[in-house]
Amino acid sequence: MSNRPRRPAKPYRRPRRDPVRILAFEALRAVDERDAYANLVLPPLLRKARTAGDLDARDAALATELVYGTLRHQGTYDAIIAECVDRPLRDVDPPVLDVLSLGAHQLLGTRIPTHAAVSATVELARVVLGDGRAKFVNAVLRRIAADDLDGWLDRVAPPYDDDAEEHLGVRHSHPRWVVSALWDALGGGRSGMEELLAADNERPEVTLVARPGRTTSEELLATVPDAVPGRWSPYAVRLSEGGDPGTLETVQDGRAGVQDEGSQLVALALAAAPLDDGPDAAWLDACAGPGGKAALLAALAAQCGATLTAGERQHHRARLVARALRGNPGPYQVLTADGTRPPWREGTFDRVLVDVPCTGLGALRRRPEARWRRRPEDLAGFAPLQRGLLEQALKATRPGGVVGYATCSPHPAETRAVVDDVLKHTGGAELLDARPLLPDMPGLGDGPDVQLWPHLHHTDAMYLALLRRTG
Ligand SMILES: C[S@@+](CC[C@H](N)C(=O)[O-])C[C@H]1O[C@@H](n2cnc3c(N)ncnc32)[C@H](O)[C@@H]1O
Repeated sequence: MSNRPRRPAKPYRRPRRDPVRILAFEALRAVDERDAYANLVLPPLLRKARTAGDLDARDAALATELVYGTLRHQGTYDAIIAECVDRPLRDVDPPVLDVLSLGAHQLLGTRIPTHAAVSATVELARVVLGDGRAKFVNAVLRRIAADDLDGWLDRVAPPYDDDAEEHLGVRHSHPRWVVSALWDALGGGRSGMEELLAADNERPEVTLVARPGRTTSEELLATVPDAVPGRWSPYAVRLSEGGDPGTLETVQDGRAGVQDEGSQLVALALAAAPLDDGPDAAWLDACAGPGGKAALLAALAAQCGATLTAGERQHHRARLVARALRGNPGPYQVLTADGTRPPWREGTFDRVLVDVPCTGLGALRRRPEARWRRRPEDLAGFAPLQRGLLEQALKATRPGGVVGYATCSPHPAETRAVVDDVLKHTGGAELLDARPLLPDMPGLGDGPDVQLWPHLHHTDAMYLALLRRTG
């Protein structure tokens, strides 16, 4: 037996509970375990923590940044973490992986000093995973901390010339199939594609719409703190400092709403599209939930004496539409209705919007987790519904009336392919050039349809085709 004196055991220290990191971890778990959306999970968690006095405004901003940043850059961080653990990532427990990703984001994607990022993450691990697994977290984080982001990217992304899509996917944290689809839709070379992928990883501004006849952008600019004019829509106002639009009186009472400028432009273009003769009195939004575009369309319809009918298949979403339309200055009705088997008669409407369910690949800035959740197979799932809804929208339109087919996805399978197919198989319609109905914007392409892009227009990647019914 050695008679070396034994070192006294370190006294046990309770882990430090940091409410910001714990909340960020809980949000990531909810996104992973319950397929929750970060933009729906986070606000109530933050509200509860603030009401309990656990977080101030700065803490809430940090928690938000940690959750969104970690989710956006998940693909890049996974590739780096995979280099630092001794087993395949699928064998790492998901809660451990979430803690590691949160740590990787603090180390590689924020200005938090290295020692603070490591110690805050290890303390989090002690609280939520226990002391044993915290040691593993500590060891992995120290390996990650040995290099900066650029150094890691040079190691984990293949050279661009060897595999351009994989290179961009790892570097900009997009699944390869999404890179490939976005590239097909955008065309062009490397620089435009890099700009688009980088724009998908930026925090989007909050944009308001001043609903016509109820308020004006001038009024919003005068009353909303830190508001600046929109870029394209005369009804848009941007909140330059982010801010919480839910606290604004104009938003609470429905005179204004939160709406990306791309969505505003879709509604404005449809409302301004030239009709062939005939009345302009009956407008339809066939896929209206939750009601953002319907509220703008209804306000525009009221200005020209038209009525908006808003249809939505899911009853609870139809109720959201009714709430969005409450207080509209003109007549409207909201129906729970399946747009593929509609209750309205053929040829009833002069203008029809069909903003179809889609993969949402155009709103990756707002839905950071969507890119990891979506699968290429989802496209085939949406395809018949998208075609069915457009066919029925055309039938619902009178000859000379106009349909706007919109998606919040630039994927060619959800945009041009649907429109081309329906035109080929149903006939009785022609494409209108949508470009003159949008503001003077760069990069609108060759028409006649229009694809907006985050990196060019600072909007979601909304697609719009306008079809006039000819017979
Ligand atoms: C992209 S969202 C519409 C967004 C909406 N235009 C807005 O700006 O707030 C598509 C909507 O279509 C609804 N939907 C799905 N299938 C439908 C169907 N067969 N008939 C009508 N609505 C449907 C979905 O429930 C969803 O609310």
